[in-house]
Amino acid sequence: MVVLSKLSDKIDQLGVPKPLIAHALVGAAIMAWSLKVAVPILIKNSKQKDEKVSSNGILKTQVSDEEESKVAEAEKLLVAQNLKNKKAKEPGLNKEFFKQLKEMIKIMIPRLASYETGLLGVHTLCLISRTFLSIYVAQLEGTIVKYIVRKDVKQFCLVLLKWFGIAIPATFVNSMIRFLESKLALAFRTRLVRHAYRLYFKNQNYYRVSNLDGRIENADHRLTEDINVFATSIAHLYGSVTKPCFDLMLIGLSLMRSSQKMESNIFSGPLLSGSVILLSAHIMRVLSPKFGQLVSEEANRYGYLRHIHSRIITNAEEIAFYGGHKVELQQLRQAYNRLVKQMNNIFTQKLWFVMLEQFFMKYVWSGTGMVMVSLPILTGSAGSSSKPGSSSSSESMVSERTQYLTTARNLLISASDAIERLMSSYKEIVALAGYTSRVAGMFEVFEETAQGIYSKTTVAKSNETEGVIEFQNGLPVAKGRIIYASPDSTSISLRSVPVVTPNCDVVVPCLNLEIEPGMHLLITGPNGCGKSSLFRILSGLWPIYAGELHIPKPVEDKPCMFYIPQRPYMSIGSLCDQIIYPDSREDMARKGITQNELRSIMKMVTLEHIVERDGFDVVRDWKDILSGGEKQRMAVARLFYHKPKYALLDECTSAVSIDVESNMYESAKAMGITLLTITHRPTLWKFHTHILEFDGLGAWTFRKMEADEKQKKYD
Ligand SMILES: Nc1ncnc2c1ncn2[C@@H]1O[C@H](COP(=O)(O)OP(=O)(O)OP(=O)(O)O)[C@@H](O)[C@H]1O
Repeated sequence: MVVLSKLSDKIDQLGVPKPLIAHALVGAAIMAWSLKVAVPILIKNSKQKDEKVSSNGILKTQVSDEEESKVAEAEKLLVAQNLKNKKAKEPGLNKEFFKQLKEMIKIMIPRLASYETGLLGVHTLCLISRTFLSIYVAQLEGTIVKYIVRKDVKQFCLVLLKWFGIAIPATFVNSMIRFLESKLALAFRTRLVRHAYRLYFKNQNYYRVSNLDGRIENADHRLTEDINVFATSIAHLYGSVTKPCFDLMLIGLSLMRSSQKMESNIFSGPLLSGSVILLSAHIMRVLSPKFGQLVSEEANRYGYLRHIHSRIITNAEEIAFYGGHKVELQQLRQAYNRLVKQMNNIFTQKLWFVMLEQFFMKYVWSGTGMVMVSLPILTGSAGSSSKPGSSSSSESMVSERTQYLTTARNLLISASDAIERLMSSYKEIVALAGYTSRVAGMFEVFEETAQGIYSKTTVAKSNETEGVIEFQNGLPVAKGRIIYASPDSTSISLRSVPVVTPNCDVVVPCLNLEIEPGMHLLITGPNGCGKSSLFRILSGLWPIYAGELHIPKPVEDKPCMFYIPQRPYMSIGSLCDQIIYPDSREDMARKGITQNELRSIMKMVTLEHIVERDGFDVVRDWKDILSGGEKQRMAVARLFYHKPKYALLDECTSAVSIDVESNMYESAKAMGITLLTITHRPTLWKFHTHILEFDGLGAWTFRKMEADEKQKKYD
């Protein structure tokens, strides 16, 4: 301010008239706006010209466009918004938003008598008290000015003391409002997170969402960032909508009372300001950019960037071995550049919208406020009937008017502040629509995938799927059934079950199998013929589109099937936690398994040296500490711990030396575990009694293995 006033003095000294400067400023603003409109058009035109003139230029533009579209395509694949049969819903202030918000509120406030309602109640109380305090402070300031005009020192000091006194509760209430807002946001977030986690782990949804459905690109981002932003924004919005509403209501009443005191028409002011505000709000609403869509798109791009980062972290070793940093860096850069582009787009749109907003709020409304405040004095009859010449009464009238003006001015400042906050809340609501759509959309997808309803972009009806999969409304229907037989029945049977991938590619049109305990089955065939897919179907991960799958009902503490992949998963925890996974220590204690038994299991898989080295209870990053072969042996140790009826072994010993592998197979058979093995190693043939051979074209044979055949393969 000091600098500005000095500058103003300097201008006065130079003799430049101030109106001229004001005109120059307005001219500069208009020029800036014209540039904003004209420059993009000029750039576009010049780009088109460049493309025509320079062949080099054409190449560059095409290449960057291609790269851009490649990233956009990857993003789209990830986001998979443009589903074939489901029109993507654009987030915005529409019926869908209110429906979704209602659902979310039901999750955040499940009961009328809940912790969240209590918080909301106290928060509302604080907001109302803050409004009353603001009005009281405005009135006190009016009274202070009145006593200054009257030169009444005693009263002035008394009111000033009151003014200081009110500062203590006022500042406490302010701080309390912020505190309660944060508590509310956290409470909402906790409810949403609990609900989301419950859904995410329902019916193997964490697998289904990313493998069988294409609507949610990166669930981790939605489960963490989006829920957090949504909860924070809705808690903030509650305060930033209700407080200005209370402010406006109570300030309006207070202003009407003051006008009444001045004996003027109490309706003209509110009517005038109401119409100006409504009209300007309508203009701003019409001209407002679609912030909901913009924010949602920004979140998508941000999510994609995070997805690439997490891919690099997960596959760091492979990328380092390949020396693939150039490709990864380029992908990261492209993803970041697309995010920046979207953010810049939002900033630019905001620049012009904020300018328009400020014009209405700072100038049009202030002008209306001035008219509104002056109306009761200019048109009111208070004081006009006082006798001429009576100096004491005219002095008192002047001080009354000054008090009215000061109070009204303060109240108007608060009111305009309230309207400004309401207006900016509109933008927040539109942005909230974007977050609501992402969080509610995630819940919707979770609910559907848990029921086996999937949507993938690549799903299509074709000649190949004809007669194998049934389609309804363009979506495949999983008509097959999983039948859990009584625990006494120990066989697994597949009756006319097709092996179909989540993309609806039919790998094997019809498979019939009857596996009894002790029937050790070897599964072979070329790459991609559906061997692992069969395991996915047996484990219930992939939907069954036809036929029936009969499996024994799982009995508590003894799983029917136990799957071991080529790259076993190492959980967070100690060595003991790795062996007993997915059991917990409590489960282990309940089953009565001791550390000595774990030690002998480790001996069976020749990993006793790890027990000697690290003990059972030290928490380590086992994924990095153990070698490939050690991890596979650890997975077999898990199998020995759980002792299931059937073991689904998917090349799970490919990195284990042949002698250790043979010992492990012998031990498994001795434990009474029936083996279903996918392998390319001939050394394993001798441990099996039956063979299932896929030809890679959809056909298969299932037969008993001849004794000489086992030997022949071994040779
Ligand atoms: N999640 C998935 N989504 C779509 N298609 C898949 C998915 N997983 C596998 N497929 C496809 O299903 C087919 C069978 O795959 P599967 O993993 O069963 O092969 P496999 O016989 O085990 O091969 P390999 O010997 O190489 O392990 C392949 O064409 C593969 O591309």
